[in-house]
Amino acid sequence: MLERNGREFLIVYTGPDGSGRKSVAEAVGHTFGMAKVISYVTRPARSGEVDDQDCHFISMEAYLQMELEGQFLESVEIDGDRYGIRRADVENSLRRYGVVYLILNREGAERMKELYGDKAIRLFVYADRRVVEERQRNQATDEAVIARRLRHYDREMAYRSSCEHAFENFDLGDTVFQITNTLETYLQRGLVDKD
Ligand SMILES: Nc1ncnc2c1ncn2[C@@H]1O[C@H](COP(=O)(O)OP(=O)(O)OP(=O)(O)O)[C@@H](O)[C@H]1O
Ligand SMILES: Nc1nc2c(ncn2[C@@H]2O[C@H](COP(=O)(O)O)[C@@H](O)[C@H]2O)c(=O)[nH]1
Repeated sequence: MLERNGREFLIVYTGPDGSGRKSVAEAVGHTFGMAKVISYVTRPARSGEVDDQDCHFISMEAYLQMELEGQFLESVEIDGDRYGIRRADVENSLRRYGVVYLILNREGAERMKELYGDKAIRLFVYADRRVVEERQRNQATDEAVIARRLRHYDREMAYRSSCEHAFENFDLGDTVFQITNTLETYLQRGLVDKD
């Protein structure tokens, strides 16, 4: 039987919006039984998003109060909305599960690296601009939202070389397979055989 050897990992998915980070992260997370750390956000929920499952959707007032109380490990502003990860959520999940995953923009990924060093593994998931645009359109994402997100595309893409690993998400099953194999090497190092 394999048990955790006291090692903790934060798997940070980053890359341009619409590249498929969430789809990949959920499939890989399911394979390993990893916990997701959910962000607090001030933007309204989009069609199909579920509160406390996709994000914790809160008012700007509630967000600023949490920030004042020092609850956020990292906090960013994107296009006028605020996004943050609560320190207690990361610490509790790490203590409980050992390995957690998050989906963050480049500032968030960078902050996690600064805070957690070798424990933070940044997985850069990308696709070309035309593909991410098309995927969001297929998802019936609002055109204004697509246009706003595409404005961040080049800046997010430039973060690729800073990440520990990068994956072009062309075929979803293939990307999930590659990431699963990559993570196995880290996770095996954090496990001890008790048999
Ligand atoms: N390899 C793929 N081939 C085709 N479609 C894909 C692939 N990966 C993901 N998708 C689809 O692309 C859309 C965007 O994927 P997803 O939401 O996972 O991306 P994301 O990077 O997390 O972006 P967002 O921030 O918009 O959620 C979804 O409709 C998803 O089903
Ligand atoms: N640094 C952080 N980035 C976050 C967080 N939650 C989500 N995100 C990233 O923001 C953009 C926009 O998100 P959207 O849900 O409005 O499309 C996207 O790249 C997310 O991955 C967070 O807590 N911190």
